[in-house]
Amino acid sequence: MADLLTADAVREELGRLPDWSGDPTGIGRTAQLGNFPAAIAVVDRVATVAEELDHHPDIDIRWRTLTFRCVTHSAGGVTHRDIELARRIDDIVRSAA
Ligand SMILES: C[C@H](O)[C@H](O)[C@H]1CNC2=NC(N)=NC(=O)C2=N1
Repeated sequence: MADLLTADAVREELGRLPDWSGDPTGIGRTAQLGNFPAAIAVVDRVATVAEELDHHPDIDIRWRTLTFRCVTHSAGGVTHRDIELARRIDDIVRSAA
C-alpha cells in the first residue's frame, strides 16, 4: 500500500501544484473549460490516464466546470499516487484550455 504523506509533505507538494489546494485528507482543483463538450472531453482523457495509473480521481461535473479530488481511498489519505495523478490532470487541462 502506498505511504500516506504527512501534512508538511502535502504542503510542499501543493507548493508545486499552484492550481491545487487541500490537506492530508485530499487535494483538489477546479477547471473551467469553454463549453460542456470540452469539459467532457477532459473527463474522458482523465479517465484514460486514471486507468493507466490504476488510480482514479473523484470528479464533479457542473456544465463546463470540473472539480477533481485526489485521495488514495485504500490508504485513507493523500499519497504520491495522488500527486502524480494531479500532475497528469494538470497536463490534460493545460492542453485543453
Ligand atoms: C484494485 C485497485 O487497484 C484499487 O481498487 C484502486 C483503484 N483506484 C483507486 N483510486 C483511488 N483514488 N484510490 C484507491 O484506493 C484506488 N484503488
